[in-house]
Amino acid sequence: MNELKNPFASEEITPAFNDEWQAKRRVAAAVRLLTEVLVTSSPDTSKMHDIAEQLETTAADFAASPRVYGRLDWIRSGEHGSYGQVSHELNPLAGYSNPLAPPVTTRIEGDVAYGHCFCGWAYEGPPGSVHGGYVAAIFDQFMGFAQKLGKRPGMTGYLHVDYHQRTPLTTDLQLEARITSAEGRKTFMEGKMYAGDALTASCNALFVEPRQGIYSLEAQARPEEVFSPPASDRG
Ligand SMILES: CCCCCCCCCCCCCC(=O)SCCNC(=O)CCNC(=O)[C@H](O)C(C)(C)COP(=O)(O)OP(=O)(O)OC[C@H]1O[C@@H](n2cnc3c(N)ncnc32)[C@H](O)[C@@H]1OP(=O)(O)O
Repeated sequence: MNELKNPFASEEITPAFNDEWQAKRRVAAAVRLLTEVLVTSSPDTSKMHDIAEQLETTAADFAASPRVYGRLDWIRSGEHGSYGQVSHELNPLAGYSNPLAPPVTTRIEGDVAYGHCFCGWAYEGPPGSVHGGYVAAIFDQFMGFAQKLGKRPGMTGYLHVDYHQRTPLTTDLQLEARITSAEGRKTFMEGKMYAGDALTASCNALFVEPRQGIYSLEAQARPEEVFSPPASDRG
């Protein structure tokens, strides 16, 4: 898959496509830091109201700039990079410019995909542990990218997660995935998550290539273009 066409989100950290994304990565890092501080600090109440006011002003200022909704709109102008490059920035698990993303990074070596991820206190489920829903989300992202190991990338059909022991917060989590078999449009994979030597979770996943191939999702994501009647037929 050529890099510009690659629809998946992330190799190891690569430079931002341009200065705009570089600046957005910096904003995202500041918002991640803010989130971590928010869930781990206890300033007095009036200070928190002051902080909220400052942040509301900042958000309103940001929102006054041109808005772009969705990756397909980001790529339409041709100025913000390809689908893969925009995903690399905005993916909710792996995007460096999306503060929701821990982020999960991935690399391919031979027939194995490796990745890692670090979850701070905002991801706490059971005490001191990563919330199980985030463990599953991290796997979905990582396994989705690891499909690069195969020939027919698709959508997650199922993702079965086994939680062997708690997944610790503030720890470098190592990920590993392999294809176990492939049949027509179906790719079966297994994945593992480690904290040091401890296997905290593992998963089995099925990815199914859409009948018209993965790029057919682009047309499905633009219902207004597929279903809108021509202007002359309206009203
Ligand atoms: C600009 C370019 C855009 C590029 C976009 C890049 C996006 C990157 C995406 C990255 C993703 C990142 C990760 C994400 O976040 S992906 C997001 C989460 N996943 C989804 O939203 C997927 C929603 N589901 C679907 O779209 C469809 O159901 C799919 C496509 C999965 C299958 O619908 P399709 O109509 O094709 O299915 P079929 O009925 O012809 O079945 C075909 C075969 O598959 C077998 N089967 C199916 N389901 C299951 C199941 N649950 N258990 C066991 N088996 C199952 C079925 O038995 C049959 O087998 P066989 O009888 O042939 O042996």
